[in-house]
Formats: sequence, C-alpha cells, structure tokens
Amino acid sequence: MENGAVRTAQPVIVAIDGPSGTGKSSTSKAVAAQLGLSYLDTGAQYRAITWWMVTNGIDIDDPSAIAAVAGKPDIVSGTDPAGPTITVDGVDVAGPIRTQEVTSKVSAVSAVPEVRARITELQRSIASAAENGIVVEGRDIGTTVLPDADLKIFLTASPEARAARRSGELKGVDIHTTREALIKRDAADSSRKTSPLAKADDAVEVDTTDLTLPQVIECVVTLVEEKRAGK
Ligand SMILES: Nc1ncnc2c1ncn2[C@@H]1O[C@H](COP(=O)(O)OP(=O)(O)OP(=O)(O)O)[C@@H](O)[C@H]1O
Ligand SMILES: Nc1ccn([C@H]2C[C@H](O)[C@@H](COP(=O)(O)O)O2)c(=O)n1
Repeated sequence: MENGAVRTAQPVIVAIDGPSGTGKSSTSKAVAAQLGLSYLDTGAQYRAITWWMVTNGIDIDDPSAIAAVAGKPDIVSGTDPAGPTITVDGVDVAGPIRTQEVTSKVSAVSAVPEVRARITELQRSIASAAENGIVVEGRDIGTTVLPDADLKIFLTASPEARAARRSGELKGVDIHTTREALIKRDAADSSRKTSPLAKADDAVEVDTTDLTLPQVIECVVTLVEEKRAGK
C-alpha cells in the first residue's frame, strides 16, 4: 500500500437465516466474536415487541390492534457478541422474552406487516452503523432485510436434532412436545405473507444435523474469510 497506510479489513455483512434450533444464535455470536464483528439477534427484537404487546394487554389475535401500536415501544439492541442486550422502553427484557408465553405468541405478532416494517427499519439502521461489519441472524435477513449482504447462510437441521438440542435447554419439557412446537412455529413463520422464513437464492445452505457446534462455526468462519479474500 502507498504512504505507509495500514490495510484494514472491509466491513462485512453476514446474514444467517434458518428455522428454530438450527444453531443461528450460537453460531452467529461465535463467528462475530472470532472475526471482531457486531452481532444482531433479530428474533430477540420480535420477542421484545411481543413482550410489550402482552404486557400492555394488546389482543394478540387482532392484527389491527397490534398494527395500531407497533410504533410505540422503543426497542434497543446491544450488538456486542460477548454480551448482547435487549431493552424495551429502557427495561432489560433479556429474560422475559424467553418465556413460553412470548414464544407461543411471537409468530402471530411478527406476521403483522406494520411490526415487520418497524423492526426491519431498525435492523437496517443497526447494520449500517456497524463499523467493522455485522452478523445478523433471523428468518428474512438474506431475502428482505439485507438482500445485498456479502454472505448469506441458511442453516438447517432435522426436527429431531433441533428438538433434542432444545430439550437439553428446557428442563422438564419432553422432546415430543418440543418437536411439535418447533414444527408449528416454523410452519407459521414460513407461511406468513410478509417476508416469510425462506432461503435466499444466493444463500449457502449448511445442514447442521450431524455437525457439532464448533464444526458449524468453523465452516461459517471459513466462508466469511473466503468471501473477504475474494474467492
Ligand atoms: N451443531 C450443533 N450441535 C449441537 N447443539 C447445537 C448445535 N448448534 C446449536 N446447538 C445448541 O442448540 C440449541 C439451540 O441453538 P440456537 O439457540 O443457536 O439456535 P437458533 O437457530 O438460534 O434457535 P432460535 O431460532 O429458536 O432462536 C442451543 O442449546 C445450542 O447450544
Ligand atoms: N428475522 C426474523 C427473526 C425472527 N422472527 C420471528 C419468528 C420467530 O419464531 C420469532 C422468534 O425468533 P427466535 O428468537 O426463535 O430466533 O421471531 C421473524 O419473523 N423474523
């Protein structure tokens, strides 16, 4: 390089999509940490707006009631992969957004177009502010939120593998119930009209069923490095 300028890596935008329990969050966080990138969990944002709707007594079965107040909550995501945060109106909701009640209602809330427009705008502004680049994980990142992402990954895994992983986290919930709940949520997320869960045409599909988490992380890190090297 001329004038002794130091070559720094170009910011890279990585989109990681896929159904529930395929390893998006674990993989995205680790890849971002390893490569010095920011990290955004977009599912947490949809969970946060759902938590706000529930807490404020909004009828989840009424899309027009949800649409009418979609702009009200102030949702803030912290993007450090070592300690991602999420607040609503200044309240830390990292715990409350993981309850069964929120999980069972998030697909209905996230199907409302006004909710998606609001959260998509937020996601784009966070991605464009990430100086070193960002790993953004969700359901519609490669197709809708960041269609120009440098690299798009679509993670998959069998329902059995995903249910076994989730059952390990949810003590006391049997694997059959977990499997059925995952399948039901994926069906709702895939069949909604506005930006459904889908693989972008130019995404690299990685089936994680028989891979360990470190293997998946290594695979994605390699794909990012190849992309950066222009291969
Ligand atoms: N390849 C893997 N092998 C074994 N366990 C895994 C693998 N990938 C992820 N896990 C584990 O599976 C669980 C679910 O992973 P994670 O939360 O990353 O999935 P996700 O796709 O983000 O799910 P969701 O969309 O529901 O948030 C976690 O306990 C994680 O440690
Ligand atoms: N880009 C996204 C991310 C998430 N959602 C919805 C659909 C999911 O069921 C829900 C929770 O996501 P999770 O925390 O399980 O990753 O949020 C979406 O519609 N679009």
